[in-house]
Amino acid sequence: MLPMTTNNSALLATAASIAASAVLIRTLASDLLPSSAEEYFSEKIAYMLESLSSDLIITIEEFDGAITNHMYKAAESYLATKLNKSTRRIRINKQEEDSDNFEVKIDHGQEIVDLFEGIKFRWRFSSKNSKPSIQTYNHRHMKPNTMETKFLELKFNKKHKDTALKSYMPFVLSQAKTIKAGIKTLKLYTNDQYSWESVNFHHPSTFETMALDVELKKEVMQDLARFVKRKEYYKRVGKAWKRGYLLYGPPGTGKSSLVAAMANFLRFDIYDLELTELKSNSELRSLLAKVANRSILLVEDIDCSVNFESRENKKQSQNQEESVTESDDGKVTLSGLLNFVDGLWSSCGGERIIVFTTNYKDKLDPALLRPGRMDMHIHMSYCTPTGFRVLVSNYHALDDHQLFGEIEGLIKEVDITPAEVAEEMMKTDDADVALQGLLKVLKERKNKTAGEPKGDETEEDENKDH
Ligand SMILES: Nc1ncnc2c1ncn2[C@@H]1O[C@H](COP(=O)(O)OP(=O)(O)OP(=O)(O)O)[C@@H](O)[C@H]1O
Ligand SMILES: [Mg+2]
Repeated sequence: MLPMTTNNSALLATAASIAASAVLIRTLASDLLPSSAEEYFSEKIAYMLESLSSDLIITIEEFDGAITNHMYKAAESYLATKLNKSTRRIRINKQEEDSDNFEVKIDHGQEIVDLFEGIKFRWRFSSKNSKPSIQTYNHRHMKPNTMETKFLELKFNKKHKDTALKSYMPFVLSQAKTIKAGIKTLKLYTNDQYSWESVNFHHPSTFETMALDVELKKEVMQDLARFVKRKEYYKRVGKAWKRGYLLYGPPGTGKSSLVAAMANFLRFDIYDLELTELKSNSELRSLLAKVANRSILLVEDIDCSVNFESRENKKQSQNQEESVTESDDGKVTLSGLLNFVDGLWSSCGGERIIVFTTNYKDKLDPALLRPGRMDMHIHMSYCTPTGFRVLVSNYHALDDHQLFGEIEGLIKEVDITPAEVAEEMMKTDDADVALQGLLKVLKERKNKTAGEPKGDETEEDENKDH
């Protein structure tokens, strides 16, 4: 703000009188002058007034020609979080009929003041009429049709231009990205031979509700969080920004649930790739090319869905193994898929995750298990005492019970999947009855399997590599 000196008062008086004259000239002009001349003079006068001010104004239009201006969209969602007591007009918009989310937008004419690093930034939503590039006429009034162009005006003191452009704008963009990720409705894409179809994805599974070993859960979450932050790293080493997870374990141990939890955690869409739908590499290539950024490419039950090269075949082509994409019968192989992905995605720069699931790790193509192919191998085990506690807390909001000791003892001894435990927990709302039911199942299983060697449990640590 300028201090009030006599000089400045004079300056203000001049500005006021220019403004008054501007109004007069405008009134006269609209009567006497053709509209283009009127626009010309009012622009000149506005320019004169602005040149007296210490403000800088940035205009951000909604569209650049026919192309969306993402800065406008970002500022719009950022400013919707800046409503305060003096906000008078907002708009509400709900696109999905059965969702609980709605969008809040600031209405036309509304001003928002935002403080950033101690600097006042004044935003105003506005619009102007402009002529479309293809001229059309409104025949009733014999006037050319005009188009409403929405824009945002950002006003601040000139001396903060650098902060505005180098810090504030990037800040608005990054805030908008976070907001968007928070309200984004996730999609689940499935494929036929040629294309992806999507439905909204509302899977309740989260890391919190997953019955998983605490350490493993932490490890997976940290791995994901680190991956999404490493854009610059992948760029520097010239690799596609992708990470691969191989989930293996018996049916009902939560492989699909973990993928859903990952998607919910990262707010990524899922592309559930059904390889058996595909007849050729070119179909695979075209589908992979359509997988968007910030997504999980999921291939379930990989032991069933693809034919691997025979060992013979592999021996012959050992040196070119990396380039082999089809097995003898023309079906795609997973190594081939990974090669495709590297080639296709390394040029697009966005972050993507690949998850393969299988019930039988031993049946997999050894090429796929080589270090570096899938970054993390995650063993999904039978239910553990910790997993059991998570499930009871999910279904009955219970963190202790007299039967816990006996149940946990049995869970250590017999193989029961989290899915089976979940099923017992869901049978009734009465926690006592549900736990009794689970205890019965465990006892029966123990009697049945008495004497049989126990299979799956011990491999967990030796098979988990990164
Ligand atoms: N680890 C787990 N934590 C929480 N819930 C689980 C877990 N494992 C299984 N469940 C429950 O069991 C159901 C089936 O699990 P899910 O489909 O994730 O298993 P899966 O390992 O993918 O099985 P499949 O190999 O048959 O595909 C889930 O809907 C979930 O309710
Ligand atoms: Mg599954």
